Parts: sequence; structure tokens; C-alpha cells
Amino acid sequence: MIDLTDVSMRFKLPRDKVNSLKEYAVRALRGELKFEEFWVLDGISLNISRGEVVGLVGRNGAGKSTLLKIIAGILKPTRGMVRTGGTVAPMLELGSGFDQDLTGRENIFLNGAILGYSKQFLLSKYDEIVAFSELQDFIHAPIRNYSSGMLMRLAFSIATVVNPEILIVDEILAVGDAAFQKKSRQRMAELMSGGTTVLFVSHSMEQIQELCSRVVWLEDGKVKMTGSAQEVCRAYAGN
Ligand SMILES: Nc1ncnc2c1ncn2[C@@H]1O[C@H](COP(=O)(O)OP(=O)(O)OP(=O)(O)O)[C@@H](O)[C@H]1O
Repeated sequence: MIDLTDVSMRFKLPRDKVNSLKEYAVRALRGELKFEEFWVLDGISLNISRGEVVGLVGRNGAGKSTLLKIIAGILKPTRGMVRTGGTVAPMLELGSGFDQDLTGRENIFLNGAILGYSKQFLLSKYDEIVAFSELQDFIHAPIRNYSSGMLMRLAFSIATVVNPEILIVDEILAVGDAAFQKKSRQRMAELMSGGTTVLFVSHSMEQIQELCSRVVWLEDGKVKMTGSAQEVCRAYAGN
């Protein structure tokens, strides 16, 4: 379902401080810009089967979000191969794929289109998405007026109401109020029992142990350990 072979990702950061876009362009044209290159992911191979719920753990900066973005097709790895079978619903940075100036309703269609759903399909699911998000009273307001919890509810509702085959979640369950967190956990459990493959990042060992069938521990861009939730969480916590 998700197949990663020797996936590596290199980022380049400018070494010198550049004060304006103009200065950047001039120096780039003159070949004066110096970059520092670093590998954020280094030779990741991973195989995730249909219906598995896999958690990713690791310190800040270990490369977890980068790996999720690569699997979601948002970033292209510098090296290696990624294969995914099925529709992928990524819930990554809060509000990515949203337009601040559009209303909640318009963003459902925009975000849905980015996820690859047709307008007709989204129309048929629209009421369900709004009901799940509990944003009926705000759905015709521009989302710049939404709180971060409201945005998260909208993103979660769009991504999950449509029964994706692969769900990719970056820490989203930590956002939102207690009632919505409970509801979203139930929804995740439903998806998981319905055969959706789930890959998610969490810093909560409790959440990882509650939800995951397998855990992958990333360190310095490499897979340090992979195994059952209990096994990996114990090793990670003791590290
Ligand atoms: N677009 C980018 N350009 C340059 N460097 C980046 C870019 N995106 C991420 N990085 C760097 O890559 C490293 C890994 O980042 P990533 O967000 O994948 O880590 P993470 O494991 O998800 O961390 P956290 O637990 O803090 O969310 C960090 O050092 C980060 O600064």
C-alpha cells in the first residue's frame, strides 16, 4: 500500500544572510550564494500494508513531517522511490490547502479538489462534512475569522468524511477541544476498522499505544527502530 525504497531528502539552506529578494537574485545570478546542504532523511525503506496503523515517533527535527510530506506527494525526495496504492488524504500543516479569503463552504470545495475529489462527489458529501465539523453557523464566513481549532475541525472533516484509502496525519489529534478530540479519535477508529491505512506522527506515547499496530522511530533521518507500539515506545521513552 505504501512502499518506500531508500528515500532520502536533502535540504539546502543559504549560509549567508540575504536582506532582500533583489539581493538574493543578484547574488544568485553572480553565483555568490553559498548553501549549506543537509540530509534530513537518509535511506528510509519502509513497507506499510493495507489497513495498518503506523505511528512515527522521534525528536523534534528528526524528519517525521518531511517523510509524511513525501508520502503525501507534497515533496519529491532527492533520492529513492515512493509508491502508494490508493487515494491519499493528507492532514498536514494546519490549514494548508485552505484559502483565508474564502468561506468555509468554498474551502470545502477547494480543499476537496486539491485532494482529488470531483465537485459532484463533494456536493453529495457536503452536508455530512459540515455536520461533522459542527461549523454550520460559520460555514458562510471567511475562514480568516476561524480559530485554529475550528480550522482543524474543518480540515479533519473534509479529510475523513470521504473515506480515504490512506490517511496521513501530522499531530492533528492534539488540536481542538476535548469533545472534538474524542469525536475525531472515534472517527479514526472507524476508519481504521474499515481498512483505511493510517500513518501518523505523534509526540504522545499514550496516543501511539492506543492507536498503532506498528511504530517507526526516526532518528537523524534514519529508521532507528521499528516494531510493536509497546516495544518501540518503551525503547524510545527510555532513550
Ligand atoms: N523546506 C525546508 N527547507 C529547509 N529545511 C527544512 C525544510 N523543511 C524542514 N526542514 C528541516 O528539516 C529538519 C526536519 O524537519 P521535520 O519538520 O521533518 O522534523 P520533525 O521530525 O517533523 O520535527 P517536529 O517533531 O519538530 O515536528 C529540520 O531541521 C527542519 O528545520
